[in-house]
Amino acid sequence: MAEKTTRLLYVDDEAAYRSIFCREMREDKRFMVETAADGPSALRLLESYRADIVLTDLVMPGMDGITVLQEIHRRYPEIFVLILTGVNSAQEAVRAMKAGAYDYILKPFDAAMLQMQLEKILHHRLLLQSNARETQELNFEHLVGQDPAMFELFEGIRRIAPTNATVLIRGESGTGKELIAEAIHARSSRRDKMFVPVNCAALTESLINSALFGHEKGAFTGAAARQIGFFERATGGTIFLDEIGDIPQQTQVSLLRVLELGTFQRVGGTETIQVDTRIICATNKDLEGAISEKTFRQDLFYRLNVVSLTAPPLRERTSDIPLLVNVFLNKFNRQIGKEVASIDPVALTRLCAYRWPGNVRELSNAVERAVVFCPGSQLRLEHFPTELQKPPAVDEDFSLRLHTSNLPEIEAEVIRKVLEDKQWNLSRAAEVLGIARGTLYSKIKSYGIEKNGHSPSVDI
Ligand SMILES: Nc1ncnc2c1ncn2[C@@H]1O[C@H](COP(=O)(O)OP(=O)(O)OP(=O)(O)O)[C@@H](O)[C@H]1O
Repeated sequence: MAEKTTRLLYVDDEAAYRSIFCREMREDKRFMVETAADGPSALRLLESYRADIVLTDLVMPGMDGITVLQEIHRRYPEIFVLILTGVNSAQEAVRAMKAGAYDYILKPFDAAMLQMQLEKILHHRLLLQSNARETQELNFEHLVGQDPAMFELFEGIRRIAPTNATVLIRGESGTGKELIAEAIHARSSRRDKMFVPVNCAALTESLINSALFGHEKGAFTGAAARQIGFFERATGGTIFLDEIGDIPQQTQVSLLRVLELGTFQRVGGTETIQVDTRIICATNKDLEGAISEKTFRQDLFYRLNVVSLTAPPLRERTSDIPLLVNVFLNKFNRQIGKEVASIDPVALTRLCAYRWPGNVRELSNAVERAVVFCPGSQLRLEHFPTELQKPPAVDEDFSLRLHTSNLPEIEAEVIRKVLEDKQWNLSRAAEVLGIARGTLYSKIKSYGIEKNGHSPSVDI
């Protein structure tokens, strides 16, 4: 994936880890590897060896990993810093994330885990290169996100915004489709004109045509005066038709005409009005299914779907959850007049493992509720809605959580799952996990993992 060699710098006071790292990574020709035994020598080395990615241990004598991270970011903001940490320092790891670490890896690490993290960064860097200045920020207009899926989305918005193309935004409810539409408008030459959002599902069949296209005086009972519709209001600007899958057949025909001819008539009118309004629409429905059921016109679909963007569900970009929690925490502190400073790592872990059917909207509501209920300075699990307080089911979308398993609780879950898969055979489980059998045994003990309610003995 990388176009050139990526320079890594590994900082760890333990020589054994430095040599494992070199052994694992030097085989991979995409990387050049240097190591340092402490923070000050890492910083000195960076003066001549400009690393792309620094992986630093968290707990080190003298300068700790967070100070190394902060110092690197101060001097070289473009360097990605990954933190390596033992299982017992989850709280510190969360602090590192807040200080700007890209992510963190639990020690002992294995080659696959390192590879996965580094590939994520390589992908991220490629996208950054396309517009370094803008994408280094963690938000794009009002959209917050740092996951590669979000960077791809930002890139898509950046590309299509200056065109006049009709855009169809797809994605589950609460994934930010309206924010995407706003971002397209804000990045277009229409930005100084109106952005008019319309929730089509909220308009009754009898009202929708007049709401969109306006009506003439006397067009129907109660139409006492001529009224212009949303399309005319958005002249020169953008209309955002949300829940487009819900518009009635009659409106579909009128909309098709706007798209094909650029004209419409007000309800009860005869005058043909020319429109200069960009159309962006969104749906969380299966439009292809609606087409085969003949409730949505295929010709309209083709016209709307000139360019399509997809908003990824939150469960597929869990690395954005800590970032969004922070953004919402600040927002609701301000709105409610509170001073909640942080979130307990156990609660954050649970938030990262939850499936978020209502996506970012649900997360925002959950944080708002937690800020309201929080009496102190730290959000805890009990301040969140009850569905978040239940431990996540082990098998449900296990692979997804495995992908985002950085915190101890998820590590324990991974271990439990592998043990079950291997019928609690410690040697085989340790092999799969890529750790020594003794390490696995001590992790089982420290996490209190039990087989049928009993701690496993060494010879299971
Ligand atoms: N990436 C994001 N960053 C920050 N806030 C977000 C993001 N995505 C969504 N939100 C917030 O979540 C809420 C829901 O977003 P929005 O209304 O854009 O979603 P939607 O996909 O249009 O939902 P629906 O399909 O239900 O209309 C809003 O409060 C929005 O500000």
